[in-house]
Amino acid sequence: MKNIEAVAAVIMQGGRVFCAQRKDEGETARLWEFPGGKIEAGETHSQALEREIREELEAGISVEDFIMTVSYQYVHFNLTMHAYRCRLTSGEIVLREHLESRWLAADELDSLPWAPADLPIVARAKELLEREGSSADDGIVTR
Ligand SMILES: Nc1nc2c([nH]c(=O)n2[C@H]2C[C@H](O)[C@@H](COP(=O)(O)OP(=O)(O)OP(=O)(O)O)O2)c(=O)[nH]1
Repeated sequence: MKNIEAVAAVIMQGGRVFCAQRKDEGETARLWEFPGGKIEAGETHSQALEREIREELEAGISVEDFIMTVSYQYVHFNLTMHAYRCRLTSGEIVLREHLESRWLAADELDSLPWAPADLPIVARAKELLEREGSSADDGIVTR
């Protein structure tokens, strides 16, 4: 069985989290995810995240806190995925690989058909958003 090690960016801003819909391919076709992808040889998790977000969204991010590592067995591969809380630092998001995207608040996250591996991360993202309150002003120029 193929093992895939990936990273995922939980990008939060203004009490919302960035959610993206995968292309119509494979086992995760059209399901929603946090953008990211496979770690390449020699990359740190942060480097992989920054590269993937640049490639997929044409945006710069800062990688902040580690959220969790999830493992999930799909039919054709085993996924190990490391999720990090991130912040946008530059760029307007341009979808280069995803079908659609949404910035959702905590109470909206359950409305999407998520890739099954993501469900524990979604639950944690919800807690983080709820804890901070939806009025949080954490615009991209702060810090
Ligand atoms: N990026 C990302 N991948 C996820 C998530 N949840 C989930 O099950 N996956 C799966 C789908 C992919 O098969 C795998 C690795 O992600 P990927 O985006 O590099 O996958 P891919 O096969 O499209 O990559 P590529 O080699 O075609 O560029 O992880 C998620 O939240 N983010």
